[in-house]
Amino acid sequence: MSTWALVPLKNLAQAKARLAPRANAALRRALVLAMADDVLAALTGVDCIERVVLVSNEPEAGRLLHEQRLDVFYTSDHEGLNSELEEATAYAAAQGADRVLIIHADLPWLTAESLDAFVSQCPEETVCVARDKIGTGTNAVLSPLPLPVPLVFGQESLPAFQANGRKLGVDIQVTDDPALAEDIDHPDDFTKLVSEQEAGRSPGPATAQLLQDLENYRAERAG
Ligand SMILES: Nc1nc2c(ncn2[C@@H]2O[C@H](COP(=O)(O)OP(=O)(O)OP(=O)(O)O)[C@@H](O)[C@H]2O)c(=O)[nH]1
Ligand SMILES: O=C(O)[C@H](O)COP(=O)(O)O
Repeated sequence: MSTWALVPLKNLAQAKARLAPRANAALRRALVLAMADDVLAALTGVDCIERVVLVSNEPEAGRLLHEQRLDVFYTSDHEGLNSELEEATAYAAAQGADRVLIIHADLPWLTAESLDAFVSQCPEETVCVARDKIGTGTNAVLSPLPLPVPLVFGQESLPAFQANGRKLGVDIQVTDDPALAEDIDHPDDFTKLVSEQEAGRSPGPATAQLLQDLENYRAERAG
């Protein structure tokens, strides 16, 4: 079975707007890139994933993120997350993929091991989703192609996926794993990320390095 990973990445000028009270535009941009780097590195460490594709209308996506097995599927502005991902999924199917793993780029604690576990516990013909930390969001969808249920990322996406599954007679298996659940959306999430690192629970290397640089910079200014 040929499984492709699709990672949506919002335009950098707009990404992580909800973090604005806690992080300025430069920090938000650096954080988005660092977390994406870590997610891509984890994905490229999973043997059963044949290709990793960033799905983005960010013109600089390809230049900013250089992973060996990384491709970029450029989308146009203002399409929206779900339709960009549906397009990328159709492209993957046309290129021979049998299954896609759609996974968000804001999961700094993601590891190749957690991804391996998520993929291996999912029967090939089943749709498996990873629940977010709040409980009603969806951070990853692993699905055979063509997609048996439409993509409904956004507010309250997990119940929406489940309702569509029931309507269409498609079984949807839900996974709870902190590495897949802990996304960074709100100012408190960022505060927690910083304190977890201080407590020795480091996120992926690119995010950890960014937090270290930030701490050094702040210490220099204070001192
Ligand atoms: N390609 C694409 N990716 C998106 C879009 N919106 C969100 N994403 C990505 O989808 C994932 C989850 O996004 P969110 O948690 O909503 O992140 P965000 O939109 O940057 O956050 P806010 O601006 O604070 O709402 C992340 O990987 C984002 O980069 C979009 O319109 N297009
Ligand atoms: O489907 C989802 O849960 C959203 O695409 C992402 O939700 P978030 O904004 O909570 O990350």
